[in-house]
Formats: sequence, structure tokens, C-alpha cells
Amino acid sequence: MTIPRDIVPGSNTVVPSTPSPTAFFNAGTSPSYEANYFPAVPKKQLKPFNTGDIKILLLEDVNCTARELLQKEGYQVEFHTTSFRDIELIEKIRDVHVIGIRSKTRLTASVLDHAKNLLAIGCFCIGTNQVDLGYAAKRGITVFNSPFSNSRSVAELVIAEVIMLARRIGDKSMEMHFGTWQKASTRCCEIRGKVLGIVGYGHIGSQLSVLAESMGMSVLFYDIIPLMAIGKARQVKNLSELLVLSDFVTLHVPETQETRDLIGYAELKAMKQGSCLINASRGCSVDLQALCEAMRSGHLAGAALDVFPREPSADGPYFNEDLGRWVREIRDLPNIILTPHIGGSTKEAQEAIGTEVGGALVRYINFGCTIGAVNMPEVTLRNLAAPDESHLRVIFIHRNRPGVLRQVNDILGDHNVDMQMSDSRGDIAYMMADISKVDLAEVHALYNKLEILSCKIPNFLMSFGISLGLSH
Ligand SMILES: NC(=O)c1ccc[n+]([C@@H]2O[C@H](COP(=O)([O-])OP(=O)(O)OC[C@H]3O[C@@H](n4cnc5c(N)ncnc54)[C@H](O)[C@@H]3O)[C@@H](O)[C@H]2O)c1
Ligand SMILES: O=C(O)[C@H](O)COP(=O)(O)O
Repeated sequence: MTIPRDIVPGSNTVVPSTPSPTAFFNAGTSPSYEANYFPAVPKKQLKPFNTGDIKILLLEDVNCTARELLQKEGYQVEFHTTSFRDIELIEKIRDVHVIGIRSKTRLTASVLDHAKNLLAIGCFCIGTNQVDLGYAAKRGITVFNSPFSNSRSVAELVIAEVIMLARRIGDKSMEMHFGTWQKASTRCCEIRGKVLGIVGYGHIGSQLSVLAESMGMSVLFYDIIPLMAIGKARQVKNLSELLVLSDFVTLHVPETQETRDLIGYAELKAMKQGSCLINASRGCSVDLQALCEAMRSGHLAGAALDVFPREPSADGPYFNEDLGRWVREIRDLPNIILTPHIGGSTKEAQEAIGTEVGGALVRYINFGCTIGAVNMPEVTLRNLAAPDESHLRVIFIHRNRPGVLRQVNDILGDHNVDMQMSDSRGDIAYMMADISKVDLAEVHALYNKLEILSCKIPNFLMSFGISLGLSH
């Protein structure tokens, strides 16, 4: 169905001659309603858009697989290798419909408030702690990530680090670079027969468990939920038990309130004399001052850090304060491997992430499908065998309150509803319906009614319509 540009006054949309998905969107909440709880975003005008109107901002050198995929859909893609902060980020995000980021770009509530057109966020990584997920949901903004495409890369890095720490390779390599030949076996050991303690037995932790056992290590793990152990690994009851028994402790937990300073003075003291610590999860999980002291006293034999309390937004020389307090001291200590957050930075992982998150964004924009979303109910409908221009998909995102669906269905009820699905996640509800046999005038009337409803109800977050005939 071709939606003419004059269907809504004020639209700049030019419908391309080759058919492409065409949609409407409308976002906003009633400013007066529970302003403290739900964001008061100014009401936006309902306007038609087609793929050529969709503006996508990709930051942090998101892989070219994603860029190509999104460009192929006809979206306008702006690409940057670095992350942005504060005013620069706010300026960049103001008009875009989609933003793609990795772990560095902080999308806080105050940044999101400036993103008036934002429909979706793609986190081209595993972690989503850099985004205020709850606030995004309250703004009707759907967030996607890649839950496991870089797990193997992180697990391989950790195995390498276990061996490097056991053989003090970081220091020996540095000595050679600076002209010293120092051949010694003192404080060097094999990893065979040693105990690897994994904290967080999710995608990365469990993958690492397999690799470590195949190298002859014994694996213990601690997780807040009971999990099936792989191979001969064994789940321990608490963190203390793991710390006391392990030769190498490695962290693979998400950033949460509970994992902040997970390893501090008491935990380091509980670790075995001469053991090593590896952190490739998030910088805030280890108290660096405590680590410095544990290393200086000789209680710990080594450490590997891939993540830091703060991280620079661009590549190049860094100052200690760019990474957080105690980094200067850590840089001077022996047998500490420092890497610039490269756990997931491999060709394989980045290509897979680009395809996965890029694909999820295309499915969301073109079909409203939220499968894989981390802050929205996961909703989709089966593909129509032969959709034509009379098929329209309507998406209505609203607060999960009694009566809203009835009001939406009162409007849809005037049409032939082929399929419908709605689901909720906490306070957010997501309704998707496919209607058929609608002509252009009816689409116009339907959207007028939905717009009037969205102005009247305090529970409205976002709605859009997709012409299924064109998106196939
Ligand atoms: N260095 C890197 O480049 C890199 C790459 C990928 C992921 N990461 C980080 O690693 C984290 C883990 O990744 P994943 O894919 O294995 O995640 P995951 O969600 O699959 O697994 C995390 C596990 O940690 C457990 N957990 C949560 N809180 C815990 C706690 N307080 N104590 C013990 N266990 C706890 C969970 O139950 C879960 O089993 C990510 O959240 C991300 O921050 C870093
Ligand atoms: O969360 C992740 O996947 C990792 O921390 C990797 O983040 P990056 O894509 O910024 O390297």
C-alpha cells in the first residue's frame, strides 16, 4: 500500500518509487499523568514514514555487517567509530529513530529524554547495563542485544590469561621488549590439575567451563541460581567456598547492584595464597584499591583486567583517571595483565553480533517484531502466506492497565482482524494486530481514531502501523 505524502499534514515523506515498508508512528505520553513515574514526553504528531525516512545512528565502530544490512533496507545510516558523551550525544540522538551502540555509550534517562523520535536501541554487545532499560520501556523504546555471540571469544581470552598468569608471560614479554633475558621457573606452574573458580555460570561461564576441563583443570562455579553443571564441574553453595578452594577466580556476572564491588578486601583475603583473579565482566565488580593491596602483599600472585570502573570513549593514549582510581598503582604491579576491554573483540564475534542485532532491528522496524527484546514483551505474529496492500499491521504500546486493550479493539473491531497478540512485561503492554481488506481511506480513519485515543488515555506510549503488503 502506498501511503501518499499528504495523508497527514506536515509530512515531508517522499514515498520511493520502488515499494518499501511504509509505516506510521506516534509516540508520547500524557504529560500530566504520574509524571514522576512515567516520563512526560511531549506528544508527537502522527506522521507516515517509509524506510528511507528512518534515521539510524551507529556508534562505537559497530561491525560493517550491521551497517550493510541496515543500508540495504534503505534506512539512512550515520556511522561513527567512537562513542559520544553528554551534549554531543544529546545532539546526535535528538532526531534519530534507532541508535546502535556497544558497551561505552551511556543512554541514561536524561539522554533518552532528548531522543524524541527514538523507536529502538540496538546494543551490539552482551551487556545492557549502559542503557536505562526501565526508562526506555516507559518511553516505548525497545532495546535489543546479542546475548551470546561473543561468549566464546571471552572464554578463549580467559583461558589464554589463565596460562599467561600461571607462566608470568606478561612480565617476561615486557622484559624481552626492554632488553632483558631472564629465564626462570620460579613461581611458574602448569594449569593442569589446578582449580578454576567461575563466578557467574551463564553463557560465558559455562563455555569457559568446557574449555578449562579440556585443559585438565577442575572447575567449581558459584551462581545465584541453581544451574546444571557441565562435565565434571561442580556448583558450590556460596562465593566464600569458591574463593577458598580456587587457584584462579574469574568473574562472569552482569553489572547489577549486587555485583558492584563483588570482590573487595574480605573476598580477596578469602582467596588462596598465591592465587590469581581475572575480571572480564564489568569494572565495578572489583575494588581496585583492595586488589592493589592484595597484590602488593604477595597474597595474590597475579591478575588480569579487561574492564575498568571507567573506560575512554575513543582509542588512543589514555590518562590514569580515564580508567578510574588506583589504575596508576595497578600499572606498576608485576604479573597484572591489562587489556582494553577486548573480550568480545574478534572478527567472528563482531560479525555475528552485527548480523544478529542488525536483523533484530530490521524485524522490529519493518514488522514490529520484538523477539529478543530485553525490556519489552516478546511479541510476533506468523507471516501471512500472501500479504497484499490491503493488509495492515497495527502496533500499540501502552501501560498495562485495565481497559486500554478494549478501547484499542473498539477501533480495530471496525475492520477484519486476521490475527492479534498482546503480552505484557511488568508495567508495559504490547499489542500487535494484523487487519486485512483496508483501503487507503480506512487506514487514514483508523489512524485518526488511534491518535485521538492516544491523546485521551494516560496509558499510551507509542503506536505505529506497517503496511504488510509492501514489506514482503
Ligand atoms: N569483556 C568483554 O568484552 C565482555 C564480553 C561479553 C560480556 N561481558 C560481560 O560479562 C557478563 C556476563 O556475560 P554472560 O553472557 O555470561 O551473561 P549471562 O547472563 O549469560 O550469565 C551471567 C550469570 O551470572 C549470574 N549472576 C548474576 N548475578 C550474580 C551474582 N551476584 N553472583 C553470582 N552469579 C550471578 C547469573 O545468574 C547468570 O547465570 C555480561 O553481563 C557482560 O557485562 C564482557
Ligand atoms: O557486553 C559486552 O558484550 C562486552 O562488554 C563487549 O563490549 P564491546 O562491544 O563494547 O566490546
